[in-house]
Amino acid sequence: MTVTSPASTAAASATPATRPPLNLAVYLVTDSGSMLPEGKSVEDQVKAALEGGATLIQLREKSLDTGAFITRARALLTLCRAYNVPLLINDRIDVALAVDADGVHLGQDDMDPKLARAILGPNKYLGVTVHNMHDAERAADAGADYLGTCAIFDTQTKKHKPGFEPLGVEGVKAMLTKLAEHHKTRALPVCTIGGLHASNVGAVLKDTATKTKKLDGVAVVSAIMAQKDARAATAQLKDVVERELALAPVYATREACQVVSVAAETLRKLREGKASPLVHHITNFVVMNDNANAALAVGGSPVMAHAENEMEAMTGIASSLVLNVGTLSDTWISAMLTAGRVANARGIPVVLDPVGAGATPYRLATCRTLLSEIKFDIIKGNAGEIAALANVQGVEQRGVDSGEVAGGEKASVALAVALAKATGAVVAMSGATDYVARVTAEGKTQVVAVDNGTQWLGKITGTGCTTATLVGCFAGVLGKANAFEAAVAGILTMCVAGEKAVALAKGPMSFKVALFDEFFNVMPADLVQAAKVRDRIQANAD
Ligand SMILES: Nc1ncnc2c1ncn2[C@@H]1O[C@H](COP(=O)(O)OP(=O)(O)OP(=O)(O)O)[C@@H](O)[C@H]1O
Ligand SMILES: Cc1ncsc1CCO
Repeated sequence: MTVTSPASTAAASATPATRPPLNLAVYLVTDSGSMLPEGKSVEDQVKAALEGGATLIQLREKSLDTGAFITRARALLTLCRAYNVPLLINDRIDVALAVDADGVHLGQDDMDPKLARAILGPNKYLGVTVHNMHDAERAADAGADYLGTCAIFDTQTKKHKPGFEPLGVEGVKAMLTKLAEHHKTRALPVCTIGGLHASNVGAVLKDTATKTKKLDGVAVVSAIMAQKDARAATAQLKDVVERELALAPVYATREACQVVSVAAETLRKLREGKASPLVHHITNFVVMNDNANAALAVGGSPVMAHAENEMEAMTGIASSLVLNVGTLSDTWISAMLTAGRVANARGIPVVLDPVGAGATPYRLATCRTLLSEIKFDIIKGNAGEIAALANVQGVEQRGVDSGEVAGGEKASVALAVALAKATGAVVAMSGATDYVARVTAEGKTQVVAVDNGTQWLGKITGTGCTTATLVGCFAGVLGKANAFEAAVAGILTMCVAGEKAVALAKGPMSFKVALFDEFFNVMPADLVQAAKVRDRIQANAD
């Protein structure tokens, strides 16, 4: 834990050349009521909080006369300047402007944030308390710098309107999920408030975190203002908050992550027409047209051919082969076996999508036959499908859809690795996090996790099958030797296109249209910028 020391006490309240950084980690909202310990003033408590490491101060006065409010704001600003911590004023823009504070925080009953921004200008911080997505979008449109959720827990400190229910951990988590899904609010920092103290903030930060968005800090009142030793209370709070925020997933740096660079470079070749792999599919009736359009959109050349009589000729000229067991028939199985043998004989990479492998004995037996007769380079499936092929019990398979792997990341990684070991193929296992696993020629296990994607991808059928198509396109350019990179590239393209498409989605069908447009529009730089790829995943899982 670092305790910041005064940067400079000379000319302490002068406006700094650059405004102090906005950091919501330990955000003190003041209270001048009866909670203050005997003999302590608001100024004493704020000074102690700054010494203890508070990262942001909001002066909140509900009954002070304007003159006294301004006097107090001036005093706090002098303190805050000495620690390079911003001072915000609750509600009263006039007071903020009178003392040249760093900004304001508005509740939903305060001034319209757009008007506030117009008065404040672009260089002051604007924070807004939001109860729902409507408030959040309005705040984002107004140019808010951060959002505070309404109260997470009940508190004595603030009287709420009758009927107000605190959000609870699940409510905050749901709000973070929605904020992450909307392009306007995705990047805005968020804190929560209400009944928070050192013994519950760790759990709150952990339990509200979603895959795509987490809280950036906590706002407290009595946890600091009511404490006899406010400095120690703040330091303790900061310790917990920093520890929890540091536990956020660590993504490989863009430069260091070789697989992401390969994905971007290969996409560039496809985009520039320097590669246009012919991807031969034997795939299901549900996705056939979609898969062809997806391959075309990224720059591949799709062909759907199912007759055994033309396998020799068709697979023979393909750059890659995708076999998908989604809507099987005996004649298609024969064609798959022939196509697979041709591909193996000619060194053409082969991708298996074992759709619904665990759903019926017929599918499972077919997948087993294919695996014994054909050497697959990549197997792409959801967890239920991978578990069925790896002979692992306990992952539900409902038709073509999958349940989750019990046991979290460690169990997911173990599952993907088990199938990679058993088959020698690269295993790409889809889900909220996608895992790609392989065993290298030297016998080492390599796993990466891709944390991109959106739940919308689960709301239209066949995105898993379409991921196999994209993987097939990349494998057609990169060849068998780079099957691992091809699998990551296909997944990343699907997930990043999905993230971009969310902004235009009004429902599943508009999402689908936007997704296919994004297959066409997503650029190498988008993959590099958006990639949330963890490449030390094996170590983390052990
Ligand atoms: N909850 C989620 N959050 C983020 N991304 C997701 C989520 N669920 C699925 N995805 C993404 O959707 C894509 C398809 O994965 P999914 O597991 O839904 O495939 P599937 O079950 O084989 O689909 P289908 O059978 O419809 O073809 C993957 O790229 C995955 O990352
Ligand atoms: C819904 C469905 N049924 C067989 S294949 C398929 C497409 C998604 O896997």
